[in-house]
This record gives sequence, structure tokens and C-alpha cells, in this order.
Amino acid sequence: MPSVSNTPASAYSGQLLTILQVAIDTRSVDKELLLRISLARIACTYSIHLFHARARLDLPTFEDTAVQRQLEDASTSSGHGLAWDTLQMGIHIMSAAVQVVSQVGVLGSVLSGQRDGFLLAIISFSASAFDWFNTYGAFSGAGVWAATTKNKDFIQMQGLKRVVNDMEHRKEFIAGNLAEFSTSEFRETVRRVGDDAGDFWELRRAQESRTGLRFWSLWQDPLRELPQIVFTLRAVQYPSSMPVSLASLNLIQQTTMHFTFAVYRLFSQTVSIADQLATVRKLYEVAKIPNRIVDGAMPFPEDAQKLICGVALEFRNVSFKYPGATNFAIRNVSFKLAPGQLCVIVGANGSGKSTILKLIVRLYDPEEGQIFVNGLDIRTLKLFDLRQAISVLFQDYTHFPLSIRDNIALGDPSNFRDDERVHKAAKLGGAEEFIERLSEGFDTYLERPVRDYYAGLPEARIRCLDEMSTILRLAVSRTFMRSVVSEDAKVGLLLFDEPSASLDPTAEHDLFARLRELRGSKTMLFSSHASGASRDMPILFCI
Ligand SMILES: Nc1ncnc2c1ncn2[C@@H]1O[C@H](COP(=O)(O)OP(=O)(O)OP(=O)(O)O)[C@@H](O)[C@H]1O
Repeated sequence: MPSVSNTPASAYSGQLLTILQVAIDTRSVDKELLLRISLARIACTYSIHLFHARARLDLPTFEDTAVQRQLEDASTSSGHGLAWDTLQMGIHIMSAAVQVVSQVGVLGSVLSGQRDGFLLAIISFSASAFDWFNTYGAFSGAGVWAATTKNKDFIQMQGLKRVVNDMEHRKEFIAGNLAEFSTSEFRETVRRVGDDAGDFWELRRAQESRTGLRFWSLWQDPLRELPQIVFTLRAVQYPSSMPVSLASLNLIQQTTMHFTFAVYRLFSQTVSIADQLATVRKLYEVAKIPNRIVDGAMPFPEDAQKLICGVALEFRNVSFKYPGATNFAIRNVSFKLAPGQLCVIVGANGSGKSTILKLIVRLYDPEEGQIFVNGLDIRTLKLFDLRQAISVLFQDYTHFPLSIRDNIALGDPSNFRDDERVHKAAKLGGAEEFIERLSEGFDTYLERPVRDYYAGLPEARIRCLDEMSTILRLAVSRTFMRSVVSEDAKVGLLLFDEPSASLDPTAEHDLFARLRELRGSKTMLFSSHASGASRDMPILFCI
């Protein structure tokens, strides 16, 4: 029963030092280990490259099905496997080609002039063809086994991959300015995990090839003996003319066996290296996919201190259609918010409340009209700066497949490692109490991002997310981490999209009271559902 234990700190430099020390002591170099370390380094670059290629994409680009297909193609074999397999395939093709050529030569010279040479070659071919069918064809990997990991870095690395890959996290990922931060965090975890990350599949392959010999292997030996049996029968039949010498027979057998393997390898590797190289090319192409939301050039805000008093916001005749939609989600929406104002957008389902909030953080750009922050068209502002100045809690807030601590800390990447702030944010968000009841506290994963593998059983996805309010509390804590806990004024506009939709009336009242109390003098915009309201247009109420 294999288990994948990913011990941390297997940094490549440490391994290289070990190789060096062994080389000095024994005057020999472990070439395979050296190659593995070099490849693991390349593999890290690959996986970080792919991670960043995905992380940098904006929402409309990421949602595009053609882009999704391109991303899928590029990640069919990523990281360790891709680097290792490509090199291995290249080497195998070369050695298989050399073997095929040399064995054709040997076979030709042995068989020429032999009476039964051709027949014996055919029999030997079938025996060796059966051999490789047995070795490669019986790769079902049956049996009972399970694999899991406890390595924290590995789990975090897998969690970050899920954050960047899954559509459900995308809105918050973009609005939270997490692309560059998560890439650097991913790079760090990959470095800490080292080349242990690829071990599971290596182990599984080795396991499969060992368990490959079953029922069919019973026939392997008799088949191998077949040429000798035929040879003996022929000798009895024609005692005067022994067809070939025993030594030649052995040579024919050996050569045909190697020849069959070499041809098989040449064939299979040539087919798969074409796919492999295409995957490498696609991997580099995804990094060039252009984003639809074009970055602005102007830094924002001019005066960071003024953010603490909120920002002004204006919609001027804004109309917007979702990509591929025929109807407008909002049409000719205009309103103004003064700095520090608290306003509520009220409207029926589908009237466009969430869309208005999404347009403010430039998840999408309007089809018509303009949006201004402090009198500046938001398209002219640097995207990072604009999003940095806004804190948004979406109606379908997400829970990242990371630890509770990381879920809150991602609200403010610049203070990601500051546990004191994380705890304070959890307290303000009303999450501290339930976190303290958990045996692993802030290190708990409510959703484990690694798969535990069990032979023959469906994937066990451990999910212990209980009621929605738990996740909401964490999402609110993340919002507070971004906008309230930090003394340095970075946020001037707070957006809440129906934050109380999943709460009971008491919890709803508490949350509103807390949000209002903690906003200070920042501008705040809520959206709220009103069943009797017109579906056509949301209405704005300001206090
Ligand atoms: N991703 C999307 N793609 C296509 N159409 C969308 C998308 N999201 C929303 N819409 C459509 O845009 C319109 C406005 O939706 P929006 O979510 O902004 O309304 P809402 O007032 O927030 O409603 P709710 O309270 O149900 O969230 C609706 O007709 C909705 O079906």
C-alpha cells in the first residue's frame, strides 16, 4: 500500500550539495539524481508558468469557452511529468531507432541462407510481441491501495492551483487583486515542496508495471520455448539437415525480441512525443492570451490619505450586456454617490444589482456609458490601484480551498503573514468563536484541496462545510481584513451584494449593524433584494 509522503524542505540546492559531497567522497556522480534535480527545476518553472498564465486572465477572458479549452489542452500534462516525459521520450526515440537499425542488420545476416530461419523468426516475433503485450497491456493497476498526504506545503500548493483554476473563485480572485500575489505564493510553496510533488504518479507507474504480470504471464514461458520446440521437431523430421545451429537459434530469438521491443518503443514514443511537444507549445501560448479588460495607466488615488474619507462614485448612462447574451443586463443606469455616503441599491431578482457592483471593480466593462471614481473614468486608472481601493463581498461569495487562516489573510495580501491582523479580522467577522472550537483552529481546511486516492473507489472529496453562515463569516472576515483591520488607508469604497441573503433575521441585523459601525467614513454601497420592486431597474437609496 503506497503512501505519498511529501516531506518539506527538499530544496534542490540541498540535494545538489549532497551530490557534490558524495562526488568528493566517492569520486562518482549519481547521474540519475542529478538529471532528476535539473528536471524538477524545469518542471517547477513549467508549473509556475502555467499558474501565472491562468492567474493573469480577467473574467470575460477566463469565461470564454475557447480560452478554457486552450487552458485545458495546455495542462493535460503539466509540471514534473511534462518536463521529465519530454526528455525521456526524446532519449527513448533515439535509442529505439538505433536499436531497430542495428537489429535489422544482425537479423539479416543471421537469417540469410538459413532454411527455416524465416519461420523461426516469425515464431520468435510472436513470442516477444506477446511479451510486450503482457507487460504494457496488463496495466490495469488493480489491487487494493490508497494514497494520501499530510504535507502542509503540498496541500497549500494544490489549494492554490484550485483557486486559480476553478471558475467559482474567479470573481473574488480578480476583485481581490490576487493574481501576482498568489503566483509568488505558489512559487514559494513549489520551492518548499521540491520534486516530491511528482512522486505519486512515479510510484503508481512503478506499482502498475510490477503488478502487470498476471494470468497471461503463465503463458509467457511456454511461448518463449516455442522456437526451441519447433526447432526440435524439425530436427526429428529432417535429421540429415539440421536447419540452424543452436547458437543461431538463440541469436535469432534474442534479436527478434529486442527488435520487436525497439519497434514498439519507436512507434509509441514517436506518436506521443508529437502530442507532448504540442502540449509544451500550448503551455507557452496561454501566456499570450490577451485580456479583454484593458489596463489603465493612471495611478490611483493621488492622495492615499483621502481614501479614508471614502470616494465619489458616478454611473453615467451605463448599459451592459454579458458576453454572448442578447439582452442588456442593465440599461442607461445613472447615479451619483458622494464620498462617505451609505447607499442601498434595491431591486427585484435579475434587475441588475450584482451587475452594477461587478462593473465598479471592472470585472466587465460597460457596453455604453462611463463610470467615474473621484471624477476619473475608471478605464483610465491602473486596474490594480482601482481594485485595491475597493472591497467587495459578492452575493455568491467564495470559500477558497485553503486553510481558514489563508482564507481570511487573502483579504490583504500585503499583510498575509500577519497572524494578529488575521485573528482581529476573524473576531470582527464573527468567525473567531467557531474557529476556536476546531481542533486545528486557523489551520483547518474546511475543504481539503488534495484528493485521497483509493483503488477502485470513487474519489473521496472531504467536505465539511456546514451551514452557509460559517462560510459567510469567513468571507466577511476576509472583507474586514482588507478594509478595516489595516490602519493604512487602502480602501475607500465598500461594496456588499445582498450580504444577508443566507442569514436569519437576527444574524442579518447583527451583520448590518457591524458593517455600518466598522465602515468609518468610507463610502458604502449595499445591494438588497425587494420582491415587490420592478424587475426593470434597481433603485438607489442614500442615507
Ligand atoms: N454571467 C452572466 N451571464 C449572462 N447573463 C447574466 C450573468 N449574470 C447575470 N446575468 C443576467 O443579467 C441580468 C441581471 O442580473 P444580476 O445578477 O445583476 O441581477 P440581480 O438584481 O443582482 O439579481 P439577483 O438578486 O437574483 O442576484 C439577469 O437577467 C441575469 O440573468
